[in-house]
Amino acid sequence: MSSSQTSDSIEIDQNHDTRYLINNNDKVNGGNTQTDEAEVRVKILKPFTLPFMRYNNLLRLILLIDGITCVTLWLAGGDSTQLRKSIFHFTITTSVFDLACLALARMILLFLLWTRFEDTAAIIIDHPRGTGLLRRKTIVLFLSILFTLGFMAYSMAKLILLYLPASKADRAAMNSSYVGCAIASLVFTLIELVATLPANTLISRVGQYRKFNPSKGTANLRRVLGLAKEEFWIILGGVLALLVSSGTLMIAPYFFGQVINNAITRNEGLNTTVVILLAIYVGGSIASFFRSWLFTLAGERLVARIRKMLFNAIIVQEIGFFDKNRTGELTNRLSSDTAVIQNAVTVNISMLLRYILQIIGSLIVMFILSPSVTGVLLAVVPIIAIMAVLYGRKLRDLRKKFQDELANASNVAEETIGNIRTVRSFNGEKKTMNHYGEMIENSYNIGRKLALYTGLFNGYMGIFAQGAIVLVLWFGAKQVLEGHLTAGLLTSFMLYALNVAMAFAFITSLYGDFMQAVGASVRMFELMDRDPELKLEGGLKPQKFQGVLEFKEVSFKYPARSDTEVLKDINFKIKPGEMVALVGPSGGGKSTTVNLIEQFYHPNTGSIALGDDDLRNVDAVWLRDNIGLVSQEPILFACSIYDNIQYGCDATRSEIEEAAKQANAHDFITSFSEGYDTLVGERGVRLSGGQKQRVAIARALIKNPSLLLLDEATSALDAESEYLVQEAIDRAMNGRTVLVIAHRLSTVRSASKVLVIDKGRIVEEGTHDQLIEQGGVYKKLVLRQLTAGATTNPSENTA
Ligand SMILES: Nc1ncnc2c1ncn2[C@@H]1O[C@H](COP(=O)(O)OP(=O)(O)OP(=O)(O)O)[C@@H](O)[C@H]1O
Repeated sequence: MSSSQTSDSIEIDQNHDTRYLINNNDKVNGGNTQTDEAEVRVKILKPFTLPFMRYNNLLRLILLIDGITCVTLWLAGGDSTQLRKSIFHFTITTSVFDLACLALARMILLFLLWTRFEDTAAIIIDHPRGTGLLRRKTIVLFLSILFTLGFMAYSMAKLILLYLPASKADRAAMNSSYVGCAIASLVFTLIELVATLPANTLISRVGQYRKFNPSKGTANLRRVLGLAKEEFWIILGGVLALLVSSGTLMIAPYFFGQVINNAITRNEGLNTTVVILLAIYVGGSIASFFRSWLFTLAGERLVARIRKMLFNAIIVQEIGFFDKNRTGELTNRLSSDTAVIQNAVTVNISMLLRYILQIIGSLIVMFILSPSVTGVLLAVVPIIAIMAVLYGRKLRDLRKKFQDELANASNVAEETIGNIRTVRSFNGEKKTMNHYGEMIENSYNIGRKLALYTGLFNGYMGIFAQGAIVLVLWFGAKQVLEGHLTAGLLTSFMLYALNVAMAFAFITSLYGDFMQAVGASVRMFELMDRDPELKLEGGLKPQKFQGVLEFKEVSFKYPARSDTEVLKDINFKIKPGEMVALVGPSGGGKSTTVNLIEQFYHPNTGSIALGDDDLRNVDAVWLRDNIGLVSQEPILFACSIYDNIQYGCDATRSEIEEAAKQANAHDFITSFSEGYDTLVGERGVRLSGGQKQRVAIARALIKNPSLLLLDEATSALDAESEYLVQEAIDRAMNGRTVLVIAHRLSTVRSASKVLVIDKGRIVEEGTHDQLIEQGGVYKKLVLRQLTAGATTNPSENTA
């Protein structure tokens, strides 16, 4: 695991499920018991941030200085010829090339071991009883000490070898920087050994200085890349094409230099060299076509797949989840976050590989052409690299904030445009313009900072990269003057140097993109990994929907408002074929009762039974197949009337028409020129209220439900529509078990039982006549309706 990943996320035991729940935040904010239980079920990867100033980073700094010092001392040991000799005619007593290589190996190896050590120490804090963690920590520490001791022993032996066998004359001839390299190697390994010994105490203190950062989850680059497994072969094809195109980039400058050399020396081979150069460029372009095509293709496939996966993961979440998360935010995850990831996993990877190959290949060729000039160029790399890493982190944080602000703004836009009629009727345009403007202003402010940092970084990179090029040019020109290099070779060298510089610049910008992708994937994986608290499928599927539906001591709080009990100790029964009416003041809990029967939520205490079965144990899909729901303000989908009715279940045209006839909808549908194929517009805006309701009734009836849940319309319809809707409802209720949230006196009168719900409790229960006789809340409701002279809506009158 890389250091950046370490600070992003601390991974738990690899053998276990390491999923991070989106409702982890609930716990931090004092969540409810359901959430806590869910958290116990799933091992949570806690997101923490470690401070920059910590022991492990001090160790890393020592390693960096060690590597740079040893390599520089080796490079400083002579001119190009000597350096080449020290590599290609290596003898252990006269060359320190081995020490330079070992310093680099040490840098990488100890870096990885210490990082692993810190990770394990952090995991132990969260999982003190985690199996094998202590052993892992001890092994890693032991290996660190062992390797450091090995490096130290080698450095000491090397120092002795450099000194002992050499004669006085040899010793005098040997460059003092070689001895310096051996001494530096010994001193640094000693420092590293001393620093490793207290590591157990000092690194293990991560728990004291880490900070909880709820916005960080389990995503890391490895997991993001893992998404592209299915595109492996396409990506492999792309990589092969990439190797070819990068190879041509690598050899082209050499032939470029040869052309110049041939021109200067008036060599006959000029034409042949030019043809070779042309062939290289053409070959490179063809390979580039395949590279670009295959990587883009892989990206498109991947994004299509993850969008489907993500949508599937979102759509099966329980209703409580949608109460807590805004639509705009979720759709943003589907569109923009997945696009960011698509780029990172394919195009960015291709570019990263390309530039890495470009850098490595160019450096190797440069090294062969002139090791000393290459050394001069490399001296600048650490300065650029450190700055690039710092910049990358800043950029990642800023981009994440930027995305969040943008998501907020899209939320406002979506809400406003979706409800434009309400906005218009309240003259809310100015208000929403200002509101949206403010949101965009917030994102702009972060964008401004982004622009400044990008500018500063580019300036900084420009100064150092171009400075390095000038330095190399100066050094190379001197070599040409001294006769160590030809002008053609220097030209090739400079082209390679430009290749390296360009590739470096691109890689640093890619780093920011990767970090942005990791940020986006955190949110995406949170959704993908989330286990719905209420399973969509699974459970009992009784042969028939039969038996008494009974609420037993049911109490309920909405997950989004867990401090308010909406239903309290509700008890009632609905027998098969019975029609029960729910009445009561607005906000009393009538719709909530219906929501619980639909299994949108589970009761917090008590239970709902169907016959002998607890609804919790019944397959929710089977249950909803047997229930028809007509809500107060029915929502239709933006498709044809035919498709809207068929949404209830697959049915033939004649069945659909039959359902429409029963719902009193057939006549108005056939009066449209396009009949059943008439498009209803978003949420059914192109139909009147009464028409929408009748289509919704047909949609419910097509299922031939055993239980009908009806929420009577409170919105006033004209007398004709009212009559048609009511007649449809009365027909739909015939011969079925019905629970109706009643707003009309005639419905209540015909009910076998009336339940009066007020402030979450059933305050009265009985037939209309019995309740009138009791003279309680129900009588007041009815009287108010009568005195108001209304015929439709007792709940509105009592609100
Ligand atoms: N999704 C939700 N999240 C949080 N609280 C909710 C949610 N839905 C409803 N409530 C709250 O639950 C209480 C009961 O609401 P419910 O919709 O059941 O009332 P109702 O009796 O059907 O009212 P009305 O006749 O006005 O439709 C109200 O206080 C309401 O604010």
